[in-house]
This record gives sequence, C-alpha cells and structure tokens, in this order.
Amino acid sequence: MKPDVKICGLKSEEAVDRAVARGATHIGFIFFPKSPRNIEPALAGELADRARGRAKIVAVTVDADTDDLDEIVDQLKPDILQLHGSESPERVLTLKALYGLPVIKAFSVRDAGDLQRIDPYIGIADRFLFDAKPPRGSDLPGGNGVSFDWRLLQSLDGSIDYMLSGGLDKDNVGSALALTKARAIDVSSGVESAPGVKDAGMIDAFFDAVEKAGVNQPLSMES
Ligand SMILES: O=C(O)c1ccccc1NCC(=O)[C@H](O)[C@H](O)COP(=O)(O)O
Repeated sequence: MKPDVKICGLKSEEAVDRAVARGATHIGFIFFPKSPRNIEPALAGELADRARGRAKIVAVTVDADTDDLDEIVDQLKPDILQLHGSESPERVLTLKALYGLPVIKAFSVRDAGDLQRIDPYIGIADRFLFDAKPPRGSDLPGGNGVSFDWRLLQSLDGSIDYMLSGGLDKDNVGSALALTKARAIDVSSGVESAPGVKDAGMIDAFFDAVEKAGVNQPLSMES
C-alpha cells in the first residue's frame, strides 16, 4: 500500500503542481517568519487553490495566536492544522473546536521518552508527526533536514496514526519505510535545492524512491 506523502513548505506554483502530479496526498504551507519557507496567507491560499480537492491542504503553525490563525484559516482554507510548537492538549482541543479542523500534532524525537509525550494527546490529536529535535543553534522547530533513530517507532502501539518526518530524502526514504512501516511520510529539505527552494527534479526523485520502496518492501498499512 502506498503511504500518504506530505510535501511541506511549498512556495511556488511549479512545486505545488509537481507535488500533486506525483501523488502528494498532503501539501504543507509554513507560517513561521523565521523560516525560509514562510509564506503570506494570501499567496498560500492562491497556491492551495491549484491543489484543492486533490491533496489535503495543511497549515503549519508554531504556537500561533488566534489572530494569526484566523487570518491563515480565512485565506488558506486548510483541510488540516499542523501544530508544530508546544501546544497543550487543551489548546489542541480549543483550536479543533474553533476552526472545525483536524489537527496533526508534531513532536520532536531523540529518545524513547520523547514518544511518551504523545500520551495526553491520544484521542485529541487526529494524527501525530514525529520529527527530529532541531540541531543546536537552529531557530526552526522543523525543516532542519535532520533525522532521528527511526527504530524508536517500532515500539509504538500500532493504533497510533503518525507521519514520519525529519531529514527524509530520496536516498533514505526506502530504509525509513522498511524500518517503520509508516503509513505516512513528510519531507521538506530533502526536495530542496536550497533552503526554501523546492526542486521539481528532487520531488520526482523522492516519489520514484517511495514507489520503488513499495515494490521492494510491501507496506502493511492502508493508504
Ligand atoms: O519547514 C520549516 O521551515 C518549518 C518551520 C517551522 C515549523 C515547522 C516547519 N516544518 C514542518 C514540517 O512539517 C517539515 O516538513 C518537517 O519538519 C521536516 O522537515 P525536513 O527535515 O526538512 O524534511
């Protein structure tokens, strides 16, 4: 079965079109001013319109306040909110109720203890996203192009729905899928030629690698 594939941090028509043409199930837009992938809500909305109905539109925010979220939701009209900060379970519930949208809650992972942090969110977040801890000195909670030890996910209860993220690229995504049997994967830097610049050829190569992994190593999950 094919995994869900989210291409995150899109900023150009070409990248949106290529991601969707290659079968991205999700496309992400970053609303975080320090990121090279930061995008204005109005432009994100225009880009999202090219993909609407074919891929889920994901708004990625970091401990955003409701003024900012109001504008993002109004302009982007996302299908999903990805909360990539330290939002509490109560905050997740509040935002789900306020906007009527499902939530992907992101967690950074270095060791097994980090996975226990999801416990209070089970039954609250609709999906988890496991990313690597930012490297020392990084201002970004995500999009750092670094991986964590994927074997940690083998101990997770199979009922936990998650996206595997962090440092994936065409060369390692096959191993990541084989090791974790993840039902969903997420990539940003691994399909960029420079920070914030998506590359259509690298998007192609990433999907080629995912397809090859599916042939070589059948996955045990639903798409
Ligand atoms: O990508 C960013 O710049 C970013 C900034 C602030 C919060 C989240 C961000 N990205 C979230 C994602 O979902 C990325 O795809 C994820 O962190 C993986 O990135 P990468 O390791 O570069 O593939």
